[in-house]
Amino acid sequence: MKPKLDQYQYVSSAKLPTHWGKFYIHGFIDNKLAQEHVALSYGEWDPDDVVLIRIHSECLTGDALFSSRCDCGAQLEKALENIVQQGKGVLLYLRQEGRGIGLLNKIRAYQLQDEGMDTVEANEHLGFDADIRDYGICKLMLDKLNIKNVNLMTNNPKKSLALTNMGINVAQRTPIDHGITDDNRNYIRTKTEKLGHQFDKHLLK
Ligand SMILES: Nc1nc2c(ncn2[C@@H]2O[C@H](COP(=O)(O)OP(=O)(O)OP(=O)(O)O)[C@@H](O)[C@H]2O)c(=O)[nH]1
Ligand SMILES: [Zn+2]
Repeated sequence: MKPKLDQYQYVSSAKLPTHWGKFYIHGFIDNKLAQEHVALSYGEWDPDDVVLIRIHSECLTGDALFSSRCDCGAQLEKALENIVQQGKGVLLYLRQEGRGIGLLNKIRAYQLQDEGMDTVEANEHLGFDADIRDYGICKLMLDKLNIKNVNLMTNNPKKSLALTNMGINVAQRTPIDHGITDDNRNYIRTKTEKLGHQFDKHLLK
């Protein structure tokens, strides 16, 4: 009988110098969903340290194509900058484009939003729940990087809960409210009202 393949596997690591500093990139695979994910690490820590991390969900339009429909690109830059400023930290870059529905479905959802729906209504109109992301691979990533305690950069309580449920101690949360513009204020308001994101009310006025 063939040995059963683990769902999550570490693949390899390499140097990754960036605009902000010299990171390492670590590759992981989710064999069940056939998805490749990466973690970027910077600096060194002891296993009991609280390490600054961000779980960043892929957003091709925001991360790579400079879109201001969302806050993703600005958050990605700020997270890397914060990590380098702290002297250590990790960015888990998860390939969960469109909150898990994929790039082309996100573009379908954008079209519906251009016609008046909000981000949640558009997902539901397409037959998806509002957010179908799975954070399972984070446990292997953090174990591999020797991290048990984190300071999590996020406004999304679901990410903290997912980590807590897998045995990671979320010792602290750091809000990350960069990239709010007139192009995305309504989108962010909907995230706050319908998806539970924690944004300061004055930023949304
Ligand atoms: N389905 C869908 N996905 C979107 C839309 N806009 C952005 N996304 C995706 O949403 C994900 C980012 O999620 P957000 O809800 O912006 O933020 P978050 O990751 O939950 O929370 P933070 O940690 O606070 O940034 C990325 O995968 C984007 O591709 C949209 O209108 N519809
Ligand atoms: Zn985005």
